[in-house]
Formats: sequence, structure tokens, C-alpha cells
Amino acid sequence: MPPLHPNSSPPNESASRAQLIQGLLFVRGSIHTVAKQKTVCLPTPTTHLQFAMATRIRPSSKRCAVIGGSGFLGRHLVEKLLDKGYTVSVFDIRQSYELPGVTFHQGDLCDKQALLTALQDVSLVFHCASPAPASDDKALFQRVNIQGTQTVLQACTEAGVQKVVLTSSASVVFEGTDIKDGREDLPYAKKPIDYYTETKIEQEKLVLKACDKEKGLLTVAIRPHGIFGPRDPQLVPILVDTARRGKMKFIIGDGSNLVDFTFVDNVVHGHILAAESLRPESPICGKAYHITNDEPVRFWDFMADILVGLGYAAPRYHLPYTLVYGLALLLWLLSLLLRPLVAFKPTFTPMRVALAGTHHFYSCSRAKQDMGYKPVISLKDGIRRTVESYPHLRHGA
Ligand SMILES: NC(=O)C1=CN([C@@H]2O[C@H](COP(=O)(O)OP(=O)(O)OC[C@H]3O[C@@H](n4cnc5c(N)ncnc54)[C@H](OP(=O)(O)O)[C@@H]3O)[C@@H](O)[C@H]2O)C=CC1
Ligand SMILES: CC(C)CCC[C@@H](C)[C@H]1CC[C@H]2C3=C(CC[C@]12C)[C@@]1(C)CCC(=O)C[C@@H]1CC3
Repeated sequence: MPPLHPNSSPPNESASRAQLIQGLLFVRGSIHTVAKQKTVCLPTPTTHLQFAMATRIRPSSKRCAVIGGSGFLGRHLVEKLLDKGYTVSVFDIRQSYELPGVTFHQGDLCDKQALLTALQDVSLVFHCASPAPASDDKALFQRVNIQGTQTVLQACTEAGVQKVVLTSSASVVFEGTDIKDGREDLPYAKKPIDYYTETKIEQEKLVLKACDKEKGLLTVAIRPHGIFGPRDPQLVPILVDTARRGKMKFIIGDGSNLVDFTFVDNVVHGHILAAESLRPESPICGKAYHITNDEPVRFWDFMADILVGLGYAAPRYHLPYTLVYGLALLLWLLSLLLRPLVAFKPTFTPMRVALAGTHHFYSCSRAKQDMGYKPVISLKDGIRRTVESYPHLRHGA
């Protein structure tokens, strides 16, 4: 439910606690309490009941910003935050929807002034903006994921933001070889497979390094893997497009490789748990956390479930992994060489082939232990909800 007074400036959590104590002590008259270097005037309660009511109708102390809030994950996160009584500022390069309780700020995250406007009176920032992984624009990835994240951190410091939750990616440790039950202490990929991964590594390092209890900025990174769900712009649409072009007949490798696909609600749950656990004394400060469905699945079974659910045939014929990977590499090089003359984007990029033909699943036991994480939606339910949400992508639609 959207908060009652979305535009008022709320006190922070400790100020709310102070209000409660003062209320219980029957303090009369106007109380002034300092919250985030601001003087907050409280109402004039006379009884416990009146005080309780007064505090209940006051705006929520949960005021946050979601950078990248127009995107797939960002919008799901915004919706959940609203449900939980947060007031949300969305900062994104585009505005894709309108919702009561959400203030939109359209801008580029490399623009500090624009960010500062969106971060006014915000104590918690979720940073989940990134160029699409399918892009091969190296300069864009460097500008947005590296320089842009530096700008976000500077703006957060200047605006007095206290907590930053970054959406990183489990791919930061993926080099194209098998990862089974990978933990967060795996080293970052030395030879990242693409520019997306390369810049997500730098981005995560920047955010975790910025965690500074003395300066009052706490940071944490969430590493989801293979997010899927309603409104996802890449996994299901790319899969269906490939199937419609008759190219989803083949299984790359023997088809036994296990991977993580994570339903978007679980990723959102992990983000909010992280934000709410992030306190100076918490073990999560400055650390990265895998957030998955905790149900590794065969890559090709998952693809088949989505395809069959939407009325397409499941892939059946096997192709050797090394052959397909070699071809994908060749095609990618060709696309680079021919770029000035013809623009073509191969469907089977080296990254996609690597993801389709290797094991890559991660342990989320650190998130379970440190923040009480547990997936809220099972893989089966996630797949059902996803399939139901794409009637327009059904075979024959
Ligand atoms: N989807 C997945 O499977 C996984 C995603 N992640 C991470 O999760 C996060 C969210 O991903 P997802 O929701 O899938 O991606 P989306 O592309 O749907 O969302 C990202 C949003 O950020 C916006 N954006 C891009 N550049 C800028 C910029 N310079 N300034 C402001 N906003 C910008 C995008 O706008 P526009 O669309 O116009 O570019 C988009 O609205 C990303 O950080 C991604 O790396 C991690 C693991 C897995
Ligand atoms: C053409 C087929 C071989 C594959 C079609 C499905 C793919 C588009 C998706 C399967 C695994 C997905 C995935 C990502 C994007 C979409 C897939 C490649 C990410 C690269 C998105 C960003 C990340 O941080 C990691 C993801 C891993 C899984």
C-alpha cells in the first residue's frame, strides 16, 4: 500500500524509536528531535492512543531510491517496496510506468546533479541499473557500470545516504568453466567472458570498497543469477524469438549441466532483506551475497519447461559444446570485423553458449546465515507464473 504522505520528509529509524519513547512518557507540546541533520517537528500527543495514532499516520520512515527502477528487476523491487510501506524515488534513463507513491526522476546515472535531486531525503539506495548484457558496446559498459557507479557513490555520500544495495551478478566469478555450488569467496573471473561481466566485477569492487562505517555509508552487493519472471525483457523473449526462427532444436553438450535460474520475487526478497539487515554491527557490511532459488536445474530442462509451456517444441538434438563454442567465437569476431560494413548480432554469443553448456550454480548459504534468506517462490511456481505472464509469446499468438 502506498504511504499516506509520500512527499513529506520522514524521520529515520532511530528517530522513530525516539518518538515512541517520548510518546510513552506522555511528553506534551511540540517535540523537536534531530533526524539525519534535520529538525523534525512531531505532533502534540496527549495520550498513548493519540500518540500511537499520530505516529501511525505519519509518513513511513522508509524512504528509498531505486536507480534502474524502470527496468525488469527494478520495477518488481519498486512494487514490493511500496507493498512494504516504503516511499520510492525511481531514477532511470527512461520512465516505463507510473505508480502512486513513486516519484520518477529521469536521467543518466553518470550525471551527479540529476542524481542529487533524486536522492534528497533518501537514506537507502538500490542500484540496479546497467546496460543490457546483450550489448557489445564496451565504452557504454565502462561509462555506466564503472564511471557511473563511482558517480552514484559520490552522490550518495554528498546526499547523506546511509545504505547502498548494489545488484551485482553471480557471473562476476564465471569464466566459462564449471562452477558447482560456488561460494562468494571464489575469485573474480580473471578472464571475464564479455564486457558486461568485466564491468560488473569493477562495479562490485567499487561498491564494496566504499563501505565505511566511520563515514556512515554502508554497502552490500547482491549477486543474483539467471533472473526470470513476468516482464523479463531478455530470457523468455530471446528464447521464443530463437524458437520462432527455428533455431531452438539443439541441445548444446550432453544436456546434464546444472544451473541456477532465480525467480524475480526471490531476488527482490534478497535485496530487501539485505537493506533491512544492513547496520553498522551487521556481518553483511561490505560483502557480496549469492541470491538464488536454491534449486539448481538442468539448463535444458528449464528451457524445455518454458518452451513447452508456451506451446513450442523442446530442443532434442545434441551438438558438441566445443564445436558450438568455437563457432560462436568465430561469429562474434566476424561481427566485430564486419561492423563498419554490416551490422549483425549473433544469437549464439560465446557467453550464451558457455552459459548453456556448463554447470553454474551457486550456494546461497551465506545469505541464509547472515540475513535469514530463504526463497519465497519455488522454481515450479516461478516457471508457471512466468509462462502465464506471456500470452502474447505463445505459439500461434
Ligand atoms: N537479468 C538477469 O538475469 C540478471 C541481472 N543482473 C543485474 O540486475 C540489474 C537489473 O537487471 P535487469 O532488470 O535485468 O535489467 P534492465 O535492463 O531491465 O534494467 C536496467 C535499467 O537500468 C536503466 N539504465 C541503463 N543505463 C542507465 C543509465 N546510464 N542511467 C540510468 N538508468 C540506466 C535501463 O534503461 P534502458 O533499458 O533504457 O537501458 C533499465 O531501465 C542489472 O544491474 C544487472 O546487471 C544480475 C544478474 C542476472
Ligand atoms: C539462445 C539460447 C542458447 C539461450 C537463450 C536464453 C538466454 C537468452 C538466457 C539463458 C541464460 C541467461 C542468463 C543471462 C541473460 C539471458 C540468458 C543468456 C545473464 C547473462 C544476464 C546477466 C547476468 O548477470 C547473468 C545472466 C546469466 C544467465
